[in-house]
Amino acid sequence: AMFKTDPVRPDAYREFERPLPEWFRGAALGIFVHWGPYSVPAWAEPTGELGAVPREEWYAHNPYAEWYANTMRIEGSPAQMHHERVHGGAPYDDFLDAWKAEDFDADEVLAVVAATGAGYFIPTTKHHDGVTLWDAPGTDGRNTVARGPRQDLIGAFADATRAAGLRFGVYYSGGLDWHFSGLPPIEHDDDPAPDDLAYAEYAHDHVIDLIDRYRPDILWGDIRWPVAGIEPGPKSLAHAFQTFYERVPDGVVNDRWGESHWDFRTSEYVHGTAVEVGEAWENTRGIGLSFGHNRNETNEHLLSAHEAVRLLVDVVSRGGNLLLNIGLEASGRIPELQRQTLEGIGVWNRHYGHAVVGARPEGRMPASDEPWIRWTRTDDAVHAVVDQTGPVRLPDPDRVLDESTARIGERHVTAERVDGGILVDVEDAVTPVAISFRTRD
Ligand SMILES: CC(=O)NC[C@H]1N[C@@H](C)[C@@H](O)[C@@H](O)[C@@H]1O
Repeated sequence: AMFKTDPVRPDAYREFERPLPEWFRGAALGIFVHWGPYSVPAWAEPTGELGAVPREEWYAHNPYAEWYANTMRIEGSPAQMHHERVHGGAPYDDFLDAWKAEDFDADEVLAVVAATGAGYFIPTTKHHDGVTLWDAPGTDGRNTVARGPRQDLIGAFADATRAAGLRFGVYYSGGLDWHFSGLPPIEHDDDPAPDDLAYAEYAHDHVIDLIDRYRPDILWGDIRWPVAGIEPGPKSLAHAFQTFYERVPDGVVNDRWGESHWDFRTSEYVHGTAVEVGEAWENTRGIGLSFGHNRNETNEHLLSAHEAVRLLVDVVSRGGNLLLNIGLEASGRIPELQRQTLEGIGVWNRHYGHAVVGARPEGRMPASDEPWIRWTRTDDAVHAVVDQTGPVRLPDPDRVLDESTARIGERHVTAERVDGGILVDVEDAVTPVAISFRTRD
């Protein structure tokens, strides 16, 4: 199947196994950016969330606006009709030349990203359309240095990320490259993807170039790695991983590199049960239904700040990180609706980030949903995050050693054990509220 299976780890890749670095495990939140020629049309049907749309509808009505080059080629699709009507059926690469990034300022983007409290930032370097956001080897000018923005966007992002004090990762679409492969549009999950050696070596050289030039802390592969590249050889995936870990000893790679190796698992929109176990996993999604900017998305399609915070707390309470995506506009601006959600997350993290950054599961079953409660543990406290104010009764009092230490932020609050629970009077303008109980001084 084209999409990632549950990759097994061949012996040849066991040498790369290592403990997960604390900088990644404790980060809680990462910010993704999808940005490319597809950001010019910025058009998709807001069909629904991945996992909620029947597979047989998904490809012709793809809500992922970054899939425009595929969706527009599907006979009779609304995207194809839109492309004919609005863009006169022009070649997709016209969007690369129309993409000016005229308002792009990497430091401005990273200021918004850093203000969310995120620990890492990952831009797309090559998505499925094969256009690279740096002057990648073998692209013959089909990149953002030679055309369109006429800028090394990855270099700009890398510098701004480091200046903002965050870790830097690179997204690379290993499993799909519609330009290189020249295959017909994908309409089913198991349609073919490029697996030949020529493509595997081409992609290997891209990953090596990214490592050599930008020293990323995260290699975030997508779909999978071309099968011919899994085998031993001078330009094998194993050689790329070897190079990566030599240059970046505390670097991490995700689990979308085929049957090879991973440091952390990933789920996408859907909370995959096989993936979201232990503490080496990440859930990713757009703020809306799409990763690339989709001009058709309105408030109803986007996570509010409150919903995004509940997702963050839920994911951290179960051991994972949340990788939340921004779909930049072709100009380089953050869409206003997405910016509002990001700013709201930052407000919450400034109040209660101590309950999620560096936190791990509290060690018991996930808490209740009615009322909504999530527990986390940091090295000096357990935290009950509740989404209500006024008198709150926390069930499972045995999670708390000493209720007299209850705090909301810096403020001590009274908490008393009553009929099998702990009653806390919760007052705060910012919800959800983290009630912290010290476990040691
Ligand atoms: C599960 C999987 O392989 N998803 C591929 C999916 N990943 C997203 C982060 C976006 O880059 C999509 O465009 C991409 O198809």
